[in-house]
Amino acid sequence: MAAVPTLARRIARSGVRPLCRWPLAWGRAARQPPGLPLAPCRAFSNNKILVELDESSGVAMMKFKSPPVNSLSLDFLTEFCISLEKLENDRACRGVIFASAVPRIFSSGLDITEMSGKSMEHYAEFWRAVQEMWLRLYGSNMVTIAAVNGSSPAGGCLVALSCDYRIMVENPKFSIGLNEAQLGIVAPFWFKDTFVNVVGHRIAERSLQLGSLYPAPEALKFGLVDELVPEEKLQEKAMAVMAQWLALPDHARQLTKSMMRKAVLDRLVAHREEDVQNFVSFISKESIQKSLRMYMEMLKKKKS
Ligand SMILES: CCCCC/C=C\C/C=C\CCC/C=C/C(=O)SCCNC(=O)CCNC(=O)[C@H](O)C(C)(C)COP(=O)(O)OP(=O)(O)OC[C@H]1O[C@@H](n2cnc3c(N)ncnc32)[C@H](O)[C@@H]1OP(=O)(O)O
Repeated sequence: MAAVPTLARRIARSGVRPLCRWPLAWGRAARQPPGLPLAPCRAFSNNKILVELDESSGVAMMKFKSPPVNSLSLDFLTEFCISLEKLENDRACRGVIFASAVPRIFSSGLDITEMSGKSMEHYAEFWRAVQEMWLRLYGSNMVTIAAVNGSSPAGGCLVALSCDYRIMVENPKFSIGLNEAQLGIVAPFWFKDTFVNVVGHRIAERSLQLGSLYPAPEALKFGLVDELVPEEKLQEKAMAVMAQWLALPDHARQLTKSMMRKAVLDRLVAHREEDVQNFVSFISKESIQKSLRMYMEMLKKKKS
C-alpha cells in the first residue's frame, strides 16, 4: 500500500486560521452586553469548524459548519482533530461543547462519498482519520458535552456517544442512532463498545442489528441521550451542565473517566492497523459498494 499522509501532514495542508474574538452566534462574545470590554476569549476557525474558547470559564464551543449535512469527510475529520488537539493542549480550556451551525442536522455521519468509488489507499487514509477522531474525543481529558441540535445518524451518533454528556433538542423529527446496518454496512467493534458503554448490551445489540434510528423522545427513554430541552434552552442547559461537571477537581474526574474508558480505547490502539485493513477489505467489496450506491440513490430519490 502506498505511503499514507499522516495527521501531521494533513494538519500542515489544512491551514487553520487563528481569529481574535470571533463573534459566534452561540458564543460568549455574542452574549456580551454592548459597550463592555470583552473578557479574555480566543477563537479559531477553519473551513468546516468554528471554535471559541472563553478563557474566563475555561469552556470552548465547537460548532460544525459543513453544509448541507455536516458529513464527516476526511477534511472535516482533519479539522476536528486539529481543533480538539489545540484545545486539549491549551491549559485555559477545561471543557468543550459540540453543536451544529447547520439547521436541523447535528451530523449526518461519515461521508459516504469517502467510502464509495475510491482507491484502497483513500479508504485506509479515511479510516485512520475516523479512528483518530474517536481516539481523541473518547480519550479527551476535557469535559465534553454534545448539544445535539439536529439529527445525528451513525458517525454523528458516535460523536455524541463519545462525549461525557448528551443534551438533545426535544424535536421528535430529530433522530439519533447507529443505523449502519440500514446501509448494508457494519458498525466496527469500537463504535459498538462506545454504544454498549452508554446504553447497555441488550439495547445496543438490538439497535445495531436493526440499524435503529430513534426520535429524540425515544432516545431519552433508554439513555441514548441524557436530557431533552427546547431548542432555545439548549445553550443555557449545556453551559449549566458544564459548570456542574467543572465544579469537580480535574484530576479526580479525569482519572475516573480514564478508568471507565481505557479498556475500550486500548483495544483499538492495540488493533489499529488490523482495523484499517478490515475496513478496507470490507468497504471495497463490490457487494458493499453496491449497497452504498443504492443508499445514496435512495437519499436523492427521497428529495424528488
Ligand atoms: C465482522 C466484519 C466487520 C467488518 C467491519 C469493518 C469495518 C466497518 C465497515 C464500515 C463501517 C462504516 C461506518 C459508517 C458510519 C457512517 O456514519 S455511514 C453514514 C450514515 N449516515 C446516514 O445514513 C445519514 C444519511 N443521510 C440522511 O439520512 C439525511 O441526509 C439527513 C442527514 C437526515 C438529512 O436529510 P435532509 O435534510 O433531507 O438532507 P438530504 O437527505 O437531502 O441530504 C442533503 C445532501 O447531503 C447528502 N448526504 C446526506 N448524508 C450524507 C452522508 N452521510 N455522506 C455524504 N453525503 C450525504 C445527500 O445525498 C444530499 O446530497 P445531494 O444534495 O442530493 O447531492
